[in-house]
Amino acid sequence: MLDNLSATKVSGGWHKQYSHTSTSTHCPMRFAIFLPPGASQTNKVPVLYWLSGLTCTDENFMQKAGAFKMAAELGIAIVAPDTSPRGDTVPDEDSYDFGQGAGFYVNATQAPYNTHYNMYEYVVNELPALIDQHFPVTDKKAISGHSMGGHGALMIALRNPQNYTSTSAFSPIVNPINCPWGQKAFSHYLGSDKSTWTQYDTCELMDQANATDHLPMRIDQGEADNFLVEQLKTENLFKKVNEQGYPAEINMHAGYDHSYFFISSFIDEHLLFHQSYLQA
Ligand SMILES: CC(=O)Oc1ccc2c(C)cc(=O)oc2c1
Repeated sequence: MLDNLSATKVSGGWHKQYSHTSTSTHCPMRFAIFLPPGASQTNKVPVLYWLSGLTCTDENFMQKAGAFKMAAELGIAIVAPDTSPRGDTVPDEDSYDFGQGAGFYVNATQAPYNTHYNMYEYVVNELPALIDQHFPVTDKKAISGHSMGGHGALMIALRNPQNYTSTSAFSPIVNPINCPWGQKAFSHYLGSDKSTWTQYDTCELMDQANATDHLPMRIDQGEADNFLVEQLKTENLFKKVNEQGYPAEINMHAGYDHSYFFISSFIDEHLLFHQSYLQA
C-alpha cells in the first residue's frame, strides 16, 4: 500500500512523495515522483530513476536539481528513492559515509546489515514494479545519479542492461572497490571476501560487459571536485571505456565541484540525452 505524503504542482506537473512498507528492506521506505503535465493512463510517460548520494533522501534532487521544467517539456517522469533503509530498527553508525543515508545500492550479506540494507533489490525490482502498478508510466526506463548514486546508476545499468534505455551520472564513484568510501561500505555490508565486491563495481563490470549489452552512457565530472582523485577515480573509468570500446561520453568541466550547483548546471543535458533513447 502506498501512503501519499505530499502533492505539489510544479512546472505544470506534480511532485508527490510516498511512503510504503518495503519487502526488500523490511522497513518503511520513502520515494518522490515527478509526473509531467498530461501524464495519464491514456498518455503514459517514460521514467528516469534518479539515485542520490551520501546523506541524501528523496528530497535533495527534487528540491535542488532544477529538473522539472525540462522534464515537463520532454514528458519524462522522475522517480527518486531514498538512499538507504531508515528507522529505529535499522542498524546505523554515526558517520556520513556508512549506515543510514549510505546504502551504496548493494544487497548486504553481513549481519546486522543484511535484514534491511538491500537497496539493490529495492531499486532494481521492487520500486519499478510499484511505480509500474500505481502510476501512468510506459516500460521505458533510464537511470541516473550522483556520487554514491552515480555508482548505483552505472552499476545497476551495467548489470541489468535489458531494463534501461540509457544511463548517466554526475561525479560517480566508479571504482568503489579501490576507494575509501567503497572499501568501508563494502567490507561492512559484504564482508572481507573481496571477490563478492566486484559485482557492484562499475570498472569491474565494464570488463565483463558483452558488446551486445552496451548501453548509451553519459558522465559529467567537475575538475574542481575535492573527491575526484581519492574517491571518484574517474581516470580508472576513462581507461576501461577506452579498453572496452564502451559507448560512454565522459565530460570533464573546469571549475565545477561536487555539489548540486554542478548538477543543476547540466541536468538539462542529461534529460535531453535520456530523452533521445526513451522516445526511440
Ligand atoms: C545535497 C548535497 O549536497 O548532496 C551531497 C553532498 C556531498 C556528497 C558526497 C560527498 C558524496 C556523495 O555520495 O553524495 C553527496 C551528496
